[in-house]
Amino acid sequence: MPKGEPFKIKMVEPIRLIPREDRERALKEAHYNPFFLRSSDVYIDLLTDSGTGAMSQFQWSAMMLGDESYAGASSYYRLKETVTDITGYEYVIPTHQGRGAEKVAFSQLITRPGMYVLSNMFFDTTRGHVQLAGGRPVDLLIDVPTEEYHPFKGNMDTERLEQFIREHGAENIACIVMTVTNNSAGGQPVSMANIRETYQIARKYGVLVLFDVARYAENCHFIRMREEGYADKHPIDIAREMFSYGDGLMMSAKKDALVNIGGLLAFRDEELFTKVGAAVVPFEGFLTYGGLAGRDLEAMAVGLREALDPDYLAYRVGQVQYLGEMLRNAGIPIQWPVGGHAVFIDAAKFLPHVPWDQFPGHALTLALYLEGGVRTVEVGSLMIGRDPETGENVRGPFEFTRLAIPRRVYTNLHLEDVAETVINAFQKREEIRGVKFAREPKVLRHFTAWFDPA
Ligand SMILES: CC1=C(O)/C(=C\N=C(/Cc2ccccc2)C(=O)O)C(COP(=O)(O)O)=CN1
Repeated sequence: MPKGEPFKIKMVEPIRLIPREDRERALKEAHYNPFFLRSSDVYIDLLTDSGTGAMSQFQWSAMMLGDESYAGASSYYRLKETVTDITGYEYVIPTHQGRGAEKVAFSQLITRPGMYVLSNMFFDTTRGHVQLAGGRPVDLLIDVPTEEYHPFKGNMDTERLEQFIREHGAENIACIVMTVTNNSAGGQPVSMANIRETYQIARKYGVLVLFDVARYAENCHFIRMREEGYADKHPIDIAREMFSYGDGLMMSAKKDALVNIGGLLAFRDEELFTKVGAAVVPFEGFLTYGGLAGRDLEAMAVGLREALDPDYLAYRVGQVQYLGEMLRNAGIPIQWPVGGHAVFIDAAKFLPHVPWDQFPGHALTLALYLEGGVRTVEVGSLMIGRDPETGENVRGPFEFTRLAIPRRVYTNLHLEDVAETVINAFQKREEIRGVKFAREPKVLRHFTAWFDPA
């Protein structure tokens, strides 16, 4: 098996590490929030794997065929055919990105305030859109300690799921959202058995199951690698089985469709499509373009298939494991095993002297940028936000600093620079201080908050 990536590079974009004093100035000007850093001041950008991947020559050339008709574009039908082939869902609607799909879906499925939406774990924008639609998000993740091994840490706790439905009544539950892979739990995969069992429970009580499939191809890779009976299956066949255990999907195409912008809604039956589709025209645009250009639909149709290639998946997930192993071998506390798109550093263990409400996961993002120009993001109590009733900060189940690896962008030498940066910061960890708010927005505060050192 060759060690090299399954592609060669045809176009390059220069990057550089600016001097430390410039990094200190840049961070101050960014109000100590990595989201406000200029990309030109960042050496290696691990803020997100969303929309930051490289497209292939096949995607770029397909874009030349973009049909920019307002309605019924041929680009739409090429996308629809691909989505139906992979998922078995006949009814397909593009959206401008994942949260566009979320806003449309929850605005129609949450029919009265206070309805519950259950999930193995919501990503923050999905949680935000449930709340904005007047719903109550409930995470039902299985409970496995960060350092303990479990092949599918993203699984739904199906016992608690059935108990919740019996307790609160199916009529008070708008739907179940199965997030694959489970980003907020550390990019951790969900097993086919768990997906099947969740759907069986949902059918038993007549509750809808929608997938959140931002990283479904990576989930299929983990099923192929770790679950009995799937080693010889092609990822597309695993995907087809997975989608048979659901009623529809929302997708941020910016991940496992390998595009820089785009989202998807798709449903098995026409009634659900019509119900949710009612909100697409006012919120996103006509049903066959959903806020995207025809050329975007072309790139998405190609990217959806490329992301299911076994050699690509082995390389992509292998890169994340490579970084994880370097850090673990250096004694850095990380979530183990490593997920499919990022390494999650356990910042509570990295910085035990920083209280949870001074956001250690965020404090570490600042230290990593200062140390080596690496941009990362907090996934912890800062992201979770405040209790809508009490207004108090909610303490999350973990305090992570996420190092998300863009697809087909960085080489393993870049990841060795990242590992060196983390290890250097670890040696100086006593000097790292927590943060406090200088300005705190009401919703999804971590994107635009200003901070000061605590
Ligand atoms: C599982 C899942 C996601 O991970 C997701 C977006 N993730 C993102 C995008 C993001 C979010 C917060 C800070 C920085 C970047 C990620 O960095 O992880 C969305 C929304 O999709 P959207 O961004 O296209 O609207 C829906 N579901």
